[in-house]
Amino acid sequence: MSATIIDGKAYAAGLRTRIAEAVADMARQGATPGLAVVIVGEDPASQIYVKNKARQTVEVGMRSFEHVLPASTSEAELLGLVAQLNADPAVDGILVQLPLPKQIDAQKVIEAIDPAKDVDGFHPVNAGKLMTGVPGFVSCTPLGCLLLIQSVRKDIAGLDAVVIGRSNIVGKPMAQLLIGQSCTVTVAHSKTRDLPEVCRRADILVAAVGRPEMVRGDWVKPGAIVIDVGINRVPNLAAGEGKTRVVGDVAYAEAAERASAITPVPGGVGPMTIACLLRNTLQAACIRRGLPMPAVDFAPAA
Ligand SMILES: Nc1nc2c(c(=O)[nH]1)N[C@@H](CN(C=O)c1ccc(C(=O)N[C@@H](CCC(=O)O)C(=O)O)cc1)CN2
Ligand SMILES: [Mg+2]
Repeated sequence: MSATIIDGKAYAAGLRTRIAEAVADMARQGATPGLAVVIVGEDPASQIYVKNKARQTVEVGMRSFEHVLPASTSEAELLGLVAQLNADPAVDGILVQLPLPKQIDAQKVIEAIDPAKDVDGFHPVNAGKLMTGVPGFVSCTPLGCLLLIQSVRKDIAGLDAVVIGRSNIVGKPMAQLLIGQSCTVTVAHSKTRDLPEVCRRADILVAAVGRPEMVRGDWVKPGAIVIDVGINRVPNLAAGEGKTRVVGDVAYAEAAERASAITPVPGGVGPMTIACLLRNTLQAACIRRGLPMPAVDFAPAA
């Protein structure tokens, strides 16, 4: 079987184009959405993600408010900034980049964000809304995964889905989204017995474990849709000493021989995370202004 490669980079670019059109419409009515992004410390990967978020925010026509705080920032200082952003009418969405330095309790910070501005969808109010089927903000990476799945198969009702990983920001919301689409969902994790056999039952397999190429080709049911959330930096021996490359949680070449569709790494789920952040910011801006949310989540599959 030759798998369809699900091009997340192209899908994300299309989503951003539709968001930019919607933002231009809003701007004509004098209502430009604003996103505040907060980074604490100097984690190199986080710095790149935040820079990309700020750049793409401006590219779609939104206002970007970037707050760069030193690694020594106290929890109280960060909570003070969040309170200020909660009260700022120009700010529709607030994102605090994770991970945070050790002295700061990330959960406390997440819970301090106004749920109406929680465009990451991490606040327990939004997690609870997702769980109970009430509209709210959905965590960006799982939302991106669902849009990519629907780009190859729109109606997934009744399919068996296996999500490997049970984190609050990917595994759990991914499972909830798939339940919302009437899939039969299994959440697997480090204590799951006979994981390869569990995976072989999956019509949709989502890998979010953070272990390079853990999911082997023979774990994949023939014809399955495989979504790889992993971003793992491993040595690139062919390129020379000290060089690295990025691989997912799935052994891509092996899995692609059995899957009907598969996301690559890089260029699959990753680009969707930031595009969905902009989508959620548009949603926040529309709700706060009493406007309808434009239909930007185009899913081309039949
Ligand atoms: N507050 C948040 N913190 C973090 C989130 C988040 O959604 N909200 N997610 C991740 C990091 N992240 C965005 O913040 C993110 C990760 C990866 C990508 C991406 O485009 N990846 C590329 C490959 C990148 C590489 O080569 O290293 C890809 O997959 O193509 C975008 C955003 C943790 N923190
Ligand atoms: Mg990717």
